[in-house]
Amino acid sequence: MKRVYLDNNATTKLDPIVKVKMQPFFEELYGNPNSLHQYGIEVRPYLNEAMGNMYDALNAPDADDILITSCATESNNTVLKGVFFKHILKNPTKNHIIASAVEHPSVLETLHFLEENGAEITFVDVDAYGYVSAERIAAAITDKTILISMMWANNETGMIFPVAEVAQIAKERGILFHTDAVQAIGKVKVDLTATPIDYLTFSAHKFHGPKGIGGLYVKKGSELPNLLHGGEQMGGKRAGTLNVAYIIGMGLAMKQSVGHLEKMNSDVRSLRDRLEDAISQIPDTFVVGDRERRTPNTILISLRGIEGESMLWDLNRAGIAASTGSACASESLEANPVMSAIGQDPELAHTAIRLSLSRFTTADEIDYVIDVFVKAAERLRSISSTYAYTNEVG
Ligand SMILES: Cc1ncc(COP(=O)(O)O)c(CN[C@@H](CS)C(=O)O)c1O
Repeated sequence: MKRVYLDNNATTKLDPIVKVKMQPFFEELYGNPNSLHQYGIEVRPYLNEAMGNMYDALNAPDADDILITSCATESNNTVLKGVFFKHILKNPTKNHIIASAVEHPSVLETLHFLEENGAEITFVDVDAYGYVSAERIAAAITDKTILISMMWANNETGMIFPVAEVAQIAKERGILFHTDAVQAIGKVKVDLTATPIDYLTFSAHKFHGPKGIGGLYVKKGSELPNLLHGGEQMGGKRAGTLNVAYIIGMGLAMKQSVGHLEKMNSDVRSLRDRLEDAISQIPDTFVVGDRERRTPNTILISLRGIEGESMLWDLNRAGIAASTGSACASESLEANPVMSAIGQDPELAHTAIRLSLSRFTTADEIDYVIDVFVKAAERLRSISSTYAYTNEVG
């Protein structure tokens, strides 16, 4: 049985080149970079190289900060709770935060927590394509708005949001702007010199780096209080001994992924389109969002009459890994939240399947998935007690 991994929006495999680069830091180069002796000093040049890789990949000005965190969840919490402590607690007249209604739970749940503690939050709905327009975000601005938080690309649909426009609106209105770029880096061009972003969050395991390491870009002048206090690491802006091997892995992985942007938007996109064209031929299917505004690797498709979990089980038995939506919500048998947010009827919202490719996906794998997916749909509909082909129903 083949094994085909099509859940790259959940996590990706470690780039083999990155694994080789990380190896020595699990062996002889184990010093603490904050130590003053040779064991600590000898790892610093490698850390500087890794940080340089990230500044270059994001075209981030040297004057700005990139803080290392444990994951994007920590980075998102750092931004939202930092704005609350620095601005909202001190000036309740500026206590309003705007976010899209389809942010990742690490944003949504943090905002709900801040709401319980006095912040005013506006969650802006998406349209039927799963897209949130700059106009809708701008319409939510009041004289109390202190922060706009809008992801660069959605993890379930792949829809790419209007970051450049919203960043410009925020700058003109004197409002801080945060974007969760976890699903954007390595898929779309991210340029922190061209776009006036105050805070940008990312996670290495989304672009073929190790799990358990992430980052937070902070524009000079937009500094926030620490989420974690303690030692002098990261200039005292994020305490905790640096995970040297993982930082080096994240730096190289980001350089590699941004270096493969062209391949992601040509070869990988072609494979995604081939898969999408084939499975869209199945009757009564619905793909969320238009391709031109989606990340090149993602498909969110609903098949009327087929529970998402049932389809996943059939795919899994054939060695194919996919998801019904974000991994952090996969245990829940609730309707896919994004499908609900775009106004899909509840019955359809339970049938969503997310397929997300990577630069390591091959044409043979896609041909195999097409064959299995079509046969699974036929099998599951043939045993469905509620489904009849709509074109057969008079
Ligand atoms: C847009 C976005 N923002 C934050 C995160 C969290 O990343 P962590 O490094 O796990 O903390 C994720 C991770 N989304 C995975 C797991 S829930 C998915 O299956 O969609 C994300 O997609």
